[in-house]
Amino acid sequence: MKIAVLGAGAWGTAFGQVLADAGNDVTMWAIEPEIVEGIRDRHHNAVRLPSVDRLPDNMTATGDRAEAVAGAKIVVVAIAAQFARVALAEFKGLIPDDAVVVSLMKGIERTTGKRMDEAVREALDLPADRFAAVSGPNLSKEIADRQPAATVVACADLDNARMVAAACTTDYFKAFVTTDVIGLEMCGSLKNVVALAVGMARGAGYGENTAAMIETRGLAELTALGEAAGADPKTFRGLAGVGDLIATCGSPLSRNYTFGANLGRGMSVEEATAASNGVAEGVPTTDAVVALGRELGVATPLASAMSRVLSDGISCQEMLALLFDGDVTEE
Ligand SMILES: NC(=O)C1=CN([C@@H]2O[C@H](COP(=O)(O)OP(=O)(O)OC[C@H]3O[C@@H](n4cnc5c(N)ncnc54)[C@H](OP(=O)(O)O)[C@@H]3O)[C@@H](O)[C@H]2O)C=CC1
Ligand SMILES: O=C(CO)COP(=O)(O)O
Repeated sequence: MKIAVLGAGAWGTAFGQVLADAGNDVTMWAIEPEIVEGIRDRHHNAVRLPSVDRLPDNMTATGDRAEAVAGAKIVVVAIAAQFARVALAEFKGLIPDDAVVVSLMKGIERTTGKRMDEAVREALDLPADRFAAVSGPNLSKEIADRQPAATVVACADLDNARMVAAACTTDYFKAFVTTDVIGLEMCGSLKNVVALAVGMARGAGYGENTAAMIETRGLAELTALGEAAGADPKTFRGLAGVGDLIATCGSPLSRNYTFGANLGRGMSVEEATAASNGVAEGVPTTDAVVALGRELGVATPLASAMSRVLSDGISCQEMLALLFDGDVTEE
């Protein structure tokens, strides 16, 4: 099967390798000529995934949008969430009418408060049954090293979810399916905010109890928000929910965790941004989560505290103190 991957970042490239390992012909699309030439001519992405010496032979790249998606049965989108809508507008009318569009992105659009399923479908005028989201504990470098991992594919049409899952199944990567697109989107986006906070606590020198408190209260917050948005609570207990939370909040391979850790060590937001190796989606998503909570009538103490960190520069101690504010409540 021919599959196009739009965006040759760390995860786009690693997932492209998974698809190629599963036997598909993969064409990456990237803006930067250096990345296109590297993947096409040397099977190497020195900019975004230097840890892989040689990408598979059935993986190529182009900077030409029409060429990238021509004949594709699956079009994967792996562009930084805040730029996805604008980037995808250029693909409208080029993507084959029978292709399923798969988002790997984990973020909420800051300007509209919309999830990626909404932004992608609006940008491409795509019906629900042709949109799928992939999310789970999937740190790109580990998967690029072909370490065993699993993920979840969500699509309103379960047959299309199964088709996408089969296309990315290898002897080291397994995909489960669900129809809970909203749940998957909410899990992937909101856990990044939690990872920022856990990273910050770790960077400031706090230990296991503090990390466990933030992760558990963060999971409660993202579950409440997800349920209010229409998600199935079961999704939050699975790979895309608690699974991704464990991976992202426990690894320096996570850009969100690392961004938070740098804040906890005393860097400013500007310094942590400059030090970041790739997009930390939790940063623009934090305010969108606070706004979504307000809209849905759900309290978002952790996201609100992290918003104060990002906009007012409060310290880790002050951020954590905000979580202790208020009355005695049931857990
Ligand atoms: N890395 C990971 O472990 C995982 C990441 N994800 C999610 O996948 C998404 C992509 O992540 P990842 O690949 O790691 O991120 P990177 O930061 O490595 O790459 C971001 C990608 O977005 C592209 N991009 C940014 N701005 C634009 C634009 N205006 N137009 C077109 N393309 C643009 C970049 O292109 P360019 O290189 O040309 O700048 C690059 O391909 C994110 O939402 C992330 O949360 C999900 C699971 C795992
Ligand atoms: O989503 C991820 C792992 O599942 C990757 O997290 P980061 O975007 O923080 O690197």
